Amino acid sequence: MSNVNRAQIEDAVRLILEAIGEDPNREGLLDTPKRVAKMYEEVFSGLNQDPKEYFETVFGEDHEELVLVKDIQFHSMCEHHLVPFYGVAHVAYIPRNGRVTGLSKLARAVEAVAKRPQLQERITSTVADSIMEKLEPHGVMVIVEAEHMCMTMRGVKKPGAKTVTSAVRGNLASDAKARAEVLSLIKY
Ligand SMILES: Nc1nc2c(ncn2[C@@H]2O[C@H](COP(=O)(O)OP(=O)(O)OP(=O)(O)O)[C@@H](O)[C@H]2O)c(=O)[nH]1
Ligand SMILES: [Zn+2]
Repeated sequence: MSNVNRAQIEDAVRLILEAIGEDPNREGLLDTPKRVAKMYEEVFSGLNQDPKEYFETVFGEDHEELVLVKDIQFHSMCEHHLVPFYGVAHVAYIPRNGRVTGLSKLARAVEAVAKRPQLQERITSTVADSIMEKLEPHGVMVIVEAEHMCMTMRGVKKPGAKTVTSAVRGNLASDAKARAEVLSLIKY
């Protein structure tokens, strides 16, 4: 179930097309407001999702060592310009008390958080904090590496510039050796 008001987006897109001096009634643009509304519903669908809900189910597996899912591709929309930023997230945690989650749930949490108007820093810390809260692990580390279209196609125009953010919690924050293991497995 989506809370997106497609008709309102369609009206807004028609207004933007007019405002840039286009004719929203020319053939090629006739269905554009509808397409944009459908696209926004999809790319902002994470607004209805709580990343923590993916960590409700845990397996009682006695593994208190590192779990890392790396190279999770994501796309998001920068909240300042509403243009995409995209890249990969690496999510690592060290389970405690048998609270091991399904691997896909780590990627689902990244998806849910990315599909909103976002900042890269907030994606990074929200994923880390959701895992900390629900799985109560020894530690968590999330690294996000992304290219921002607002720095590529406009403004400062620096294609290829990558932004890297990290959020580190628990023993991965306090134990440099454990943190180095994660970084070496991600190959930083
Ligand atoms: N911290 C952070 N900044 C971001 C992110 N995405 C975009 N930005 C930045 O948000 C800033 C917005 O700056 P403003 O000065 O308000 O807007 P602007 O005039 O369009 O800025 P320029 O991009 O420098 O032309 C820019 O520096 C963007 O690079 C993000 O995920 N995190
Ligand atoms: Zn931006």
